Amino acid sequence: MPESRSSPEHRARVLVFGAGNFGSCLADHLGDSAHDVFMWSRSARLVEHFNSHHRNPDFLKDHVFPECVKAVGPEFPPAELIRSMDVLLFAIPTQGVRETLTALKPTLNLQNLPLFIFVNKGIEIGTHALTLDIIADTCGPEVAKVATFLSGPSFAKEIVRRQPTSVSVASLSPEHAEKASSVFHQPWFRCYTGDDPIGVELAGALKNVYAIASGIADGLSFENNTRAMLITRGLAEMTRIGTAYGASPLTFLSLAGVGDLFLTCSSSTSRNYTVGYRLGKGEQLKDIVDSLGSVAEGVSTAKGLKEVLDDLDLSAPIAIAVYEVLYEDKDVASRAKDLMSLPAVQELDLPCAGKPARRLMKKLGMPL
Ligand SMILES: NC(=O)C1=CN([C@@H]2O[C@H](COP(=O)(O)OP(=O)(O)OC[C@H]3O[C@@H](n4cnc5c(N)ncnc54)[C@H](O)[C@@H]3O)[C@@H](O)[C@H]2O)C=CC1
Ligand SMILES: O=C(CO)COP(=O)(O)O
Repeated sequence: MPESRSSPEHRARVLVFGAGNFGSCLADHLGDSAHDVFMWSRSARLVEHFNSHHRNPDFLKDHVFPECVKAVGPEFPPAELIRSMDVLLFAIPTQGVRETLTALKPTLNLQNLPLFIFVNKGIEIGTHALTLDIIADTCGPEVAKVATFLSGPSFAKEIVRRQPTSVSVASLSPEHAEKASSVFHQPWFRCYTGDDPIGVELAGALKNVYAIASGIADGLSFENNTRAMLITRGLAEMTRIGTAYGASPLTFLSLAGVGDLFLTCSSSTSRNYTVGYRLGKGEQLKDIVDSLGSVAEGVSTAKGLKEVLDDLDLSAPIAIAVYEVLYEDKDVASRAKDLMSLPAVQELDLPCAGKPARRLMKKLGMPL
């Protein structure tokens, strides 16, 4: 079992945006690591209940949170509170990030920025933007260049039980990745730093689509060979797409890559896997999503990803099959059969960094 906590060198003031499963679990982890934690929720009921009972009435319901974690809201946090923070941690689904950062922008002092840490795993529908894109659009390239992405195999309900867990922490600024890592690092929670935020955030977003595929296969009663095939060929697709974005192919071998892909393709704790499993068993997508009670980012990411793939000359047949099952009402069993009937191809190939890489570098004001 993990040792007892180590006190951080610096007691940080942290504001967590989002009080769902992951926001609450990280608020708990940081509170237990002796930081001062504020967690913003849009629900007045949640804020009131949390501050009175130290429990979240909607997520991780059985868990008792440390008293140093306070809920704030439902209004957007006031500028004075935001300006008093060392760390802003964003744990809201990707489709809400633009709205949140747009509201945040007027409160920022660019001369004295806090650490910005993002844990969402998705692609924006419509714009098919990555979070790094959204940050550059809303808060400017100064913030995007120091933003840090924390991602990896980390189910919220296992973190609150202090199961030994490791994640990737990446930023274009190595200094900010180090600082973010030191805020989170504990004997039960190891952080590995890196300088490929595009790869880390894409890996986290894309693996959700393949977790849906793996769930579908299990729902159709396929066995272990099939899951291993989907994980491996899914990883090949993820690496190919990532490389087009200018990510390092090695990042897909990291905790954020194969680590999280393996976790969520092989566990019913994953919401994305569960969506796939229930589709494989014949349920309708709407009924599944309505009854999940929590976000499965792969559902929207499959749509954003289809828009990306339409734009690129890249082959990602598993991702396309998932999209067709989700959005074109294609029959799951026949799409699985079609995938197995594709022509045989060379196993490993990587395209060069392409159009998305050049567009993102330009937006960040970085050399192409
Ligand atoms: N649950 C987990 O184990 C992990 C989740 N993540 C990622 O973290 C992100 C959040 O996931 P969860 O907390 O699990 O989802 P959740 O569905 O449990 O909670 C999402 C929270 O965000 C709030 N929210 C939604 N849209 C919002 C908006 N526009 N503005 C403000 N708040 C908004 C919701 O009210 C809810 O409180 C997702 O991208 C997910 O992929 C990453 C690692 C692990
Ligand atoms: O990303 C996760 C764990 O690392 C959580 O996966 P789900 O969103 O599929 O539940």
